[in-house]
Amino acid sequence: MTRIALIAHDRKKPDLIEFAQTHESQLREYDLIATGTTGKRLREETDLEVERMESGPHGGDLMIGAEVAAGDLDGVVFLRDPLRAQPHEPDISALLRICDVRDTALATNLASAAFLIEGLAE
Ligand SMILES: O=C(CO)COP(=O)(O)O
Repeated sequence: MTRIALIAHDRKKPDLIEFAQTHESQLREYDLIATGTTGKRLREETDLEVERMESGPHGGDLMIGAEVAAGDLDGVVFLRDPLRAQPHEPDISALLRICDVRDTALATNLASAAFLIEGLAE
């Protein structure tokens, strides 16, 4: 089954929740994982089943990166906050890097997120 990670920084979480609600029927076709707080909100605010990793600042990005490295993930939607520095910036960079190393589909804004989930359906 196609497996996708959903991640959003705090100020982008409302956008990700709305995206997930809008695309809920499509996302239901996928195996979903998320960082801790993002996953908690997705569970609370949608009917999607989401596997939760640790929270981003506590290693969640690295856990998702490990899945990418293992070839277990088909795509990553990561709505980063481009206007705020994050304490775990090295972890974020590591995740983005391993997506490029493994040529794994990566969307970091809403416009490309829609392409990603539609593209993986084909
Ligand atoms: O910090 C994050 C990604 O870098 C997201 O983590 P949370 O979903 O736990 O807030």
